[in-house]
Amino acid sequence: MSDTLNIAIAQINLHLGAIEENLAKIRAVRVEAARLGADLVVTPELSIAGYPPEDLVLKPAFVAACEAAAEELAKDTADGGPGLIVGLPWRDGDKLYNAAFLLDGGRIVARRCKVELPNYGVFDEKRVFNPGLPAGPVPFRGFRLGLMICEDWWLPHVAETLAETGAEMLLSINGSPFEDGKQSVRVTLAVERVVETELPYVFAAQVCGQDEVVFDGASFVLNADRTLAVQMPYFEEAVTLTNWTRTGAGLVCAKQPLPPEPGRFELIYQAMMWGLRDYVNKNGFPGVVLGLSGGIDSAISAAVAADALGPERVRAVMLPSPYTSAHSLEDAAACADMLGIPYETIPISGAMDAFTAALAPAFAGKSPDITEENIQSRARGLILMAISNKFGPMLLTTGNKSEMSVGYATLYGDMCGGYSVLKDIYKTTVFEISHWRNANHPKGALTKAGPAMPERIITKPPSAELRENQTDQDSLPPYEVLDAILEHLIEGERSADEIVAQGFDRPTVLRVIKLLDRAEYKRRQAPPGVKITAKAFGRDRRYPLTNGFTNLIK
Ligand SMILES: Nc1ncnc2c1ncn2[C@@H]1O[C@H](COP(=O)(O)OP(=O)(O)OC[C@H]2O[C@@H]([n+]3cccc(C(=O)O)c3)[C@H](O)[C@@H]2O)[C@@H](O)[C@H]1O
Ligand SMILES: Nc1ncnc2c1ncn2[C@@H]1O[C@H](COP(=O)(O)OP(=O)(O)OP(=O)(O)O)[C@@H](O)[C@H]1O
Ligand SMILES: NC(=O)CC[C@H](N)C(=O)O
Repeated sequence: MSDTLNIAIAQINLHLGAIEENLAKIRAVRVEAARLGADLVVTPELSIAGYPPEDLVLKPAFVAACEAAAEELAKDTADGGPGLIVGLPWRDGDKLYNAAFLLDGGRIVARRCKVELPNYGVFDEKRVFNPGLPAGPVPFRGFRLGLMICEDWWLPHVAETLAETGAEMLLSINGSPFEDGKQSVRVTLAVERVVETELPYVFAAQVCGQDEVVFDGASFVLNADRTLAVQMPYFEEAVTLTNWTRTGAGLVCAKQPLPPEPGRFELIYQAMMWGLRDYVNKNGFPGVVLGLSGGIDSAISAAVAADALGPERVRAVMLPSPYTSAHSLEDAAACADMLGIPYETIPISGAMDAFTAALAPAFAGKSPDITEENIQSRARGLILMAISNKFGPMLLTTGNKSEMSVGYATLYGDMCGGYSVLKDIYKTTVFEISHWRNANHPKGALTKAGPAMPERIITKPPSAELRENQTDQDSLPPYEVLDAILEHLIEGERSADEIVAQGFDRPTVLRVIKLLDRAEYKRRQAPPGVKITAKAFGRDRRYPLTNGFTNLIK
C-alpha cells in the first residue's frame, strides 16, 4: 500500500443549474488533474448543481438530472484515472440532502450528507435540505478521508466525529461566499478544527459570481502543525496538485510557495468584477449600458464594467440637463476616454419640457419641488432602459450603500437597472476604492493599464445636479458621519442610545434611523447587487416593509 497521495483541488467557476456545462467542466479538470499526476480530484460543494441552488432543488427533475450526471461521472472513473469528489442534491427516500459523492473505479464508492445546514445571513438551507447524520471517514485507496461539506467544519462536532472514527485528514468542499475580511475568519476557524482534531485540513472552494454573492476561491491546506502548506489564488480558477505523505505523525502535505496576500481594496474590487461579469455573461447579455454623469459612482461602476467585460462591451451615456455643470461634461468624457469605452450624449431637456407641459394642467397652482427633480432622474432611466431594450445591454445601476440605506435615489429613475456593483459599498469606501483603482490595474482587467477617472471626480463634492448648486450634503449628514452611523445600525444592529454613547449627535442618529427604516420599500424594489460586507441589503437583511417600530423612537 502506498504512503503517498496526490490530491488535486479544482477551484472552478460553476454555472448554477447548467448541469451539462458543469459536467463538461468537471471532466476537463479531471483530465488536467490526471496529467498533473492526481490520485483524487476534489470539486466544490454542489459542483454538479452549482451553489446556492435555492428552491431549484425542490424540482424533482433537477435533482434527478444531477443524480444522473453523477452516475455518468462515476462511469468515467472506470478508466483507472483519478477518483473524484463531487457535490449534488441527492434524494434518499423522502429526504433530500446536500451530498458529496466519492467516485472511483467506475462506481459511487461513498456518499456523505451535509450535517450542519446554514440558515442565517444569505443562507436558507433548512428550507430545502434535510440534515444528514455525522458519519465516519470515506475509504479511498488505503486512506481514510474525513469528508465534510462547508458549514460542517464551521462547528466542532462533525470534525470531532471524523477524528474519533479514524479520519486521517479533514477534507472540506465549500460554497463559502466572499465578504470583506472573510478569509481571516476561515483560517482562524480552520486552525481551531486542526487543534481540536490534530488532523490536517483542506478548504476546497469554488470561484464565481452567483446573483448577489461571489465566491473568492482562495482554497488552502493547513498541516496538523497549523502551518499553511498550500494557498491557492483568490479570484482565479485553478487546479492545484497537493502532495501528501503518511508519516509517523500522520498525513503531511508538502509545502508549496505561498503567494502574497492581496490587499483589502484589491479583493473588494475583484468581487465587484466577478459579480458583474458572471451575472452579465451567465445571463447572456452582450454587455452593459450606464449613465455616466461625471460623478464618482457612475465612474467607478463604469471602471468595474470595463475591467470585467472589456471596454467594447460597455456603453456610456451622458444625459445632460440644464443643471449639468461644465465640469461634469468634461469629467464624464475624460473618464470614458481613459477607460476606452464608447461614449455618447443624449440631452434630457426636451423630455423635461415635454413632461412639464403635459403636467402643467394637473399641477396648476403648485410650485416646483422634488417631483421635478425625480422627473429628471426618471427621464434618464427611461432613455437608458430604451437603449437596453433596443440593443440588448443590461442597464447597470449605480446607487451605493449609503444612498440605498437612506433612500437617496429615485424609484424608477436612477434605481432602474438589472444589477449594481456598489449596492453594498458605502460612499466613503467608494472614494477609497476609486483612489485604489486609479493607482492600480486589477488582476484580469480587460482595460489598458492606467487610471480610470480624472482625479477631480474623486475630489469634488458629490452632487446629484438635479437643481442649481445642489450637493448631497444639503440633504444628508457628511458621508463620514452618515456611513459610521449606518454601519452601527446595519452591520452592528446597535440602538440609538448605543450609537449616541459612541459620540454621535442624537438628532442626527434619530434622523438616520428614520431614513433607514422608511427606505425599506425602495430597497425591496431595488436591483440586486454584489454582497461585500457582513450584512448586505437583500437576502442578508430581511426587514418588514410595514414596520411601526420606528414610531417608538422619540
Ligand atoms: N412605504 C412605502 N411603500 C411603497 N411606496 C412608497 C412608500 N413610501 C413612499 N412610497 C412611494 O415612493 C415615492 C417617493 O419615492 P421617489 O419617487 O423615489 O422620491 P423621493 O424619495 O421623494 O425622492 C428621491 C430622493 O432621492 C434623491 N436623489 C434622486 C436621484 C439621484 C440621487 C443621487 O444623488 O443619487 C438622489 C433626491 O434628491 C430625493 O431626495 C412616493 O411618492 C410614493 O409613491
Ligand atoms: N447627467 C447625467 N448623465 C448621465 N447619467 C446621469 C446623469 N446624472 C445622473 N446620471 C445617472 O444617475 C445616477 C445617479 O446620479 P446622481 O448624479 O444623481 O447621483 P450620484 O449618486 O452622485 O452619482 P454619480 O456620482 O455617478 O454622479 C448616476 O450614477 C448616473 O448613472
Ligand atoms: N455553504 C455553506 O455551508 C456556507 C456557510 C459558511 N459558514 C460560510 O459562510 O462559508
